[in-house]
Amino acid sequence: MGRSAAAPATSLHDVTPEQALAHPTWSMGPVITTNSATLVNKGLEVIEAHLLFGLPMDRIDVVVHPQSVVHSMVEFVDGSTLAQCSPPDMRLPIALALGWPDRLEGAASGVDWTTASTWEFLPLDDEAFPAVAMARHAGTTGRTLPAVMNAANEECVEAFLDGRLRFTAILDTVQQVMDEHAPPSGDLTLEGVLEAERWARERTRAILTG
Ligand SMILES: NC(=O)C1=CN([C@@H]2O[C@H](COP(=O)(O)OP(=O)(O)OC[C@H]3O[C@@H](n4cnc5c(N)ncnc54)[C@H](OP(=O)(O)O)[C@@H]3O)[C@@H](O)[C@H]2O)C=CC1
Ligand SMILES: CC(=O)[C@@H](O)[C@H](O)COP(=O)(O)O
Repeated sequence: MGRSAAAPATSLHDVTPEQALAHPTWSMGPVITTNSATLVNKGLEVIEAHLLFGLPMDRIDVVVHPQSVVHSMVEFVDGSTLAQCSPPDMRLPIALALGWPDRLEGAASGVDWTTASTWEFLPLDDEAFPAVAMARHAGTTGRTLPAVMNAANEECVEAFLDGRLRFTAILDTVQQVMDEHAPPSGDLTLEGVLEAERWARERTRAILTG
């Protein structure tokens, strides 16, 4: 998780696009990098875990780990934990996906266990970074709300990177759009989700242009 995750709330208002795009451990595209800085990326990953593994939201935790070596952990009923670790390098998950069920030799370097290092784990500051709580709400509510959250966020990230929106206003605006959204009744359809997506983008743009 990014460096900004440990920053005090009072400094977030002035975060610039340049600062948000300077992820300390991962080299990624501008949208996901900004989402890492706001923790929207972590929120989306919580929704992914909820849906992919069929886990209730209250059994998925987020911890801040500035070194990005542990990518996920699973705690078993007996209290033991398995962690998936590697230096931050997307070649590893990409190789795993391409080679599955085999592991491709030399896809990436492993952790250097001969060098002393420190791994930190910190609790998430939900007040300074509301994105994970918002995503939990969107994922629990389900229906069109996750699509609305994602679309509003993408519009806000674009505005932030263009210098039209403050860093902290990204999530304030996303929250406003989520609050205003009235999910359609009846069976959920692809057209219903796409319509909610369109509505969220238009509503966000209208808010941003005042
Ligand atoms: N990079 C990483 O380590 C990780 C990335 N991901 C996910 O992988 C995806 C890509 O990330 P990343 O490569 O870093 O992002 P980039 O911004 O570098 O690349 C995104 C690519 O998607 C293209 N694109 C965007 N919208 C459309 C569209 N509507 N139709 C066609 N192409 C489109 C862009 O085209 P153009 O350049 O023309 O705008 C660009 O080439 C994201 O969803 C991200 O969340 C997830 C985990 C890790
Ligand atoms: C590489 C990857 O999967 C990203 O999602 C990465 O985790 C982003 O960094 P953060 O964990 O800081 O959001």
